[in-house]
Amino acid sequence: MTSNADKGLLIVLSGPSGVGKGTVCSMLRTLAPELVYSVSATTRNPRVGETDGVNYFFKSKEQFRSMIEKDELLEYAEYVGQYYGTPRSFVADTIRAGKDIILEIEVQGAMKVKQRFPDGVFIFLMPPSLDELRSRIENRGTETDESIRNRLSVAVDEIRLLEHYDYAVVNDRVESACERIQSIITAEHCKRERIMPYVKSWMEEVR
Ligand SMILES: Nc1nc2c(ncn2[C@@H]2O[C@H](COP(=O)(O)OP(=O)(O)O)[C@@H](O)[C@H]2O)c(=O)[nH]1
Ligand SMILES: Nc1ncnc2c1ncn2[C@@H]1O[C@H](COP(=O)(O)OP(=O)(O)O)[C@@H](O)[C@H]1O
Repeated sequence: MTSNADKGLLIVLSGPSGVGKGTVCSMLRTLAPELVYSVSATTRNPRVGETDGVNYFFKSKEQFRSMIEKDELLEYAEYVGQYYGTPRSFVADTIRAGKDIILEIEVQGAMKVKQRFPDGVFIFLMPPSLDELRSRIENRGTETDESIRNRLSVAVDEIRLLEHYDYAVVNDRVESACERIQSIITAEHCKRERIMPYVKSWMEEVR
């Protein structure tokens, strides 16, 4: 029989555009190679250096709609005029296999996941300041001026939803942010150990 303690953690990482979600996840891949990452579907165009099936599954609007109709997405949301969604089966298979999975998704989608998976671990990555956020998006050099403006105005609304997350992690230094996320994951595993079947059987014996 399996219990929740045998399942992997479903970890949601959100944060405004340019805060460093991608950079932090990329360092975590090296520091914590056991973590699995969900690859989302999106209708936005690939950036230079992005690969289909690795960074995202790049889809047309029609293809994305068909995924919605076939109920293939665990959640989806519109962000700055484009659709983004999490393929359902990969997430379910990963947690069932006892592995921890990270979903790097925006706030509306995160809240939908929270309704379905209240046991998930919800982490919000914060910039050290709004000025720093602006310069990170600008310096990344991937967005038009209009896209930067849209992303920054959405950022303020996103930060308002911080209270719905379990943890806020400031991305001051990438290494420090990764360490904090790893500590959260370790702590969440310890929390779940309390409900492991062998602990229950010990309690029965003591009684
Ligand atoms: N709801 C939802 N949001 C996603 C998904 N995949 C990515 N996102 C979010 O969509 C937003 C835009 O992502 P992207 O276009 O890569 O821009 P970036 O955040 O500036 O790097 C970010 O907040 C991502 O976390 C998904 O499957 N579902
Ligand atoms: N801790 C940090 N300090 C300084 N620059 C950072 C830090 N984390 C990320 N960056 C830079 O900020 C920019 C945005 O990071 P990125 O990972 O693309 O953000 P996101 O995925 O949240 O949109 C990139 O140019 C990245 O190199």
